[in-house]
Amino acid sequence: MRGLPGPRRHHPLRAGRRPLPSRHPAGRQLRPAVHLGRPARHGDLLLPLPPLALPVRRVQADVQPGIDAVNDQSKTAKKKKSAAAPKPKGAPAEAKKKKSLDPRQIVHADFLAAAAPGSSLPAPTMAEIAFAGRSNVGKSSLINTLVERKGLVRTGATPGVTRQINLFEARARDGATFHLIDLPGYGYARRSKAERTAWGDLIEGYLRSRVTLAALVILVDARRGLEEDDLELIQFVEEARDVQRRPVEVVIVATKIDKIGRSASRSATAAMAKRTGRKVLGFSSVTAEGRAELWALLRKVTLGAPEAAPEAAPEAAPEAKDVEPEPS
Ligand SMILES: Nc1nc2c(ncn2[C@@H]2O[C@H](COP(=O)(O)OP(=O)(O)OP(=O)(O)O)[C@@H](O)[C@H]2O)c(=O)[nH]1
Ligand SMILES: [Mg+2]
Repeated sequence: MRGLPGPRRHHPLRAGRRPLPSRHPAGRQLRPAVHLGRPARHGDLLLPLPPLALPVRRVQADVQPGIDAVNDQSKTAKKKKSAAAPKPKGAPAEAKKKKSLDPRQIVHADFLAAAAPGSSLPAPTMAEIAFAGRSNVGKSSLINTLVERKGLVRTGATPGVTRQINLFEARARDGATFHLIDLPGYGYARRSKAERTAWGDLIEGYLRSRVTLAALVILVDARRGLEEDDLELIQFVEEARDVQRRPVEVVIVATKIDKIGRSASRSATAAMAKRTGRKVLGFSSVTAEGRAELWALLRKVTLGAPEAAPEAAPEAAPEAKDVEPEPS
């Protein structure tokens, strides 16, 4: 390989030594007269040194990376190294381990059955928790968050996604098993009157007579607050339930609290609690805030046993896949 052209500058560490002769880019040695130790004679190459600054910089830039390039390279190498290096084991691993040992962790969740108007659900076999509320309030998303499965229940940005009564099963690590019932939403004006009547009858029939219904969670958008439909539903469950049936625990949940500030969410839940005389829980399917508290309450009302104090295991937040419109 041809030697690199360029000036060999007189280095302070080589003081006293004769500087090495420079090479012309073309390969011919330059022997400036000052290094010959005698007066210049005919034939000596006395050409002035070519302006090396520009070519040298160019050549050096081609072959030797400049300091910035070196720094960039070492940064990239460090990045690659840190990406390849195993993540430090510490708090997250501990939290994961703790969570995997949590007896309340959902180890199994599946779709079981559906009932549209004119059909019915399978015969009841165990305690059921139903979720009701206006269309688009976040019922299906809440079920996904509760069971920590992103796509178990279909959700959508437009109202009217759930069009039948869907029955899901969820089993916790400690063996406690629940049936979760996703109900179609109400208050969706774009349905025909006949459709609304049919769905109303279906939901009312379910709420009135399902023997195993233990709890009804009524979801209310924290930004909208309680509306006439919600209050009617609460009244319906309190009054219309057959006296021979198991009493239903009504739980009110204010949804989408991630969309409003903490203090706005607190005053929204307080206003709902005052109006209904019931405890109201805040919930977000985006951040999973309120999940542990809601599960604890639902387990308590369905299993009848007091819930152990929840461990501080971090919640996995499922992504809200759909872009949701502002409430109309
Ligand atoms: N920011 C935010 N968006 C949410 C939350 N919960 C649900 N959404 C969004 O709200 C929209 C409606 O959610 P769904 O769970 O399908 O609502 P639904 O009550 O089941 O609706 P219907 O089946 O039509 O009655 C979707 O775009 C969700 O991503 C939440 O807690 N926070
Ligand atoms: Mg739904």
